[in-house]
Formats: sequence, structure tokens, C-alpha cells
Amino acid sequence: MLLAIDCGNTNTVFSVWDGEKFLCTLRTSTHHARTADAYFTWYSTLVNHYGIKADISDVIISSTVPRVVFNLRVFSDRFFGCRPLVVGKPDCLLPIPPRVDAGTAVGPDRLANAVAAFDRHGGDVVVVDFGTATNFDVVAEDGAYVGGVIAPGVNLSLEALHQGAAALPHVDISQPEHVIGTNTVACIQSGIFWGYVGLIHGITDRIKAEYARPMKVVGTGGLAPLFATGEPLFDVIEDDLTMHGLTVIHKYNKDQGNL
Ligand SMILES: Nc1ncnc2c1ncn2[C@@H]1O[C@H](COP(=O)(O)OP(=O)(O)O)[C@@H](O)[C@H]1O
Ligand SMILES: CC(C)(COP(=O)(O)O)[C@@H](O)C(=O)NCCC(=O)O
Ligand SMILES: [K+]
Repeated sequence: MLLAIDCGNTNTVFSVWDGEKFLCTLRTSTHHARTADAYFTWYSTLVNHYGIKADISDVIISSTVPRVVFNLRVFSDRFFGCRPLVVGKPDCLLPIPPRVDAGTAVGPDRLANAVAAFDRHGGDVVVVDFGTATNFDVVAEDGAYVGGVIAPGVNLSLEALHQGAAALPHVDISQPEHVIGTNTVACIQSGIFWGYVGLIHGITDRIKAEYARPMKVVGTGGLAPLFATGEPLFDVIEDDLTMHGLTVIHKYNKDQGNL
């Protein structure tokens, strides 16, 4: 069985697979100081709670936080007796290498998104991923990640507004009824919601114009459905895109005899 780990700057998600069969997904906040034992306590409690007989033989990790990888390696070794594949490291093969400026360490989440988008849709895709950052990942005709855009994430922007302006409260994101807010909270919600709708529209339009071929827009991340209400921003929303990419990369390494 495969344990796929997607560690973002905000949340860490574990997903357990029996071959092609998805068994469960577990989510916790990302902390670089969490130890291998702490991961296992959390993991085994939840897996037992769901009544899953997880017999993990393989682990694959994508981490946008380099410091967590050490403890996740110890976790894999100590509890499953395996050396994890770490996306972005030289010993993890990719179906197609990224085509970017020399020396660029592309985020492993973006590499996984590109692989998943190509597997499901073929090339000529832009992935819009709502994480800590809102990133746009461009996937070429042959499946290579060829660049993109990194914008501040929705919650990061809300938090920055609250931190930087003494009179502005912390606000949860939602679609406001009107563009013109008549109270402070409604004004902030409008700024963030319609601001991001404009950002997504503006950036995807410019990417399409520069790329100069028809492209599919795939939305992913927890907030994608919120922004899809009302305006046709995405051709499709796929919440599990990064995880799917990890399972495809793992299978590719197995098929290549790299595991
Ligand atoms: N459905 C949702 N509603 C509100 N906030 C969400 C939702 N899904 C994710 N978020 C928030 O979006 C931010 C990024 O989430 P996540 O995709 O887990 O980021 P990362 O992969 O960078 O860790 C976090 O602050 C998280 O709490
Ligand atoms: C853009 C990101 C910060 C997104 O990370 P996330 O929001 O998922 O935690 C991450 O992919 C990253 O650190 N990238 C490195 C630079 C690059 O991809 O070009
Ligand atoms: K992510």
C-alpha cells in the first residue's frame, strides 16, 4: 500500500492507497518541528478510527516546506521500513522534466499538479492551485511544467490586511451579496472575493494570450469551488489533483524499476 504525503506551507495531507483504490485521507497543520513519533501517533489513531488495515510498503512525499522532510523520512523508515520517494529530489524520476531557468527549484506540488493534469487531460493546461500561495502552473503539450505565476494566497491576503491595518478585523472568506459593502466586514469580503475573481480571470487570460494555443483551466485546492460560483473561471475543478500526481509519479518510478 502507498502512503502519499502532500505537505503544504499551511496543511499536511496523508492519503492511503491500495493499488488504484483510495482508502482514506488525513489532514493536519504543517509544523516543521513535528517528530516522526508524533506523525505516527496521529496517523495510527486516525487509521484505527476509520477501521483501515493499512499495510504501508511505499511512501511518496511532496513538501513545499524543506524542513519537514527530515522527520517524514525518519517516520517512513522507522514505522514502514521504507525509504520515501521525495518529489523534486534527483532520485525521484519524473515522466517529463520541467523546462524552466537553470537552477530553479520548482515547487514539488507544482510538479505533481503538472503530472496529474497531463495524465487526466493531456497537455495545454493551466492549473490554478489555491494553497498558502495561489499558483498557476502551465503544463505544455508534452506534459512538461513550463512555468507559471505565484500570487499571495487568499488567507494570506486576509491575514495581511488584518495584521497591517489596526481597525480591520480578521474576516473569513465568502462571496459577498453586493460589490459595494455597507459595513467593514462586507467591504473586506468584497475586496478579497472580487479581487481574486479579477486576479484569476486576468492571469488566466494573459497566460492564454501568451501561450497562444487553446488551454484548459483546472482549479484545485479547497477554495476553488468558492471562486467558481457565478463566474466561469475553470473548465473543471479537481480537489485531488496534487495527490493524483503523487500516485502517478510513484507508479512511474515503479515501472521504471527505480523502486
Ligand atoms: N474550503 C475551505 N474554506 C476556507 N478555507 C480553506 C478551505 N480549504 C483550504 N482553506 C484554507 O486555505 C489555505 C490553504 O490551504 P491548503 O490548500 O491546505 O494550503 P497548503 O497546501 O499551502 O498547505 C489555508 O489557510 C486553509 O485553511
Ligand atoms: C509556490 C509555492 C510556495 C506554493 O506552495 P503552497 O502554497 O502549496 O504551500 C511552492 O510551490 C514553492 O515553494 N515553490 C518554489 C518556487 C517555484 O515553484 O518556482
Ligand atoms: K498545495
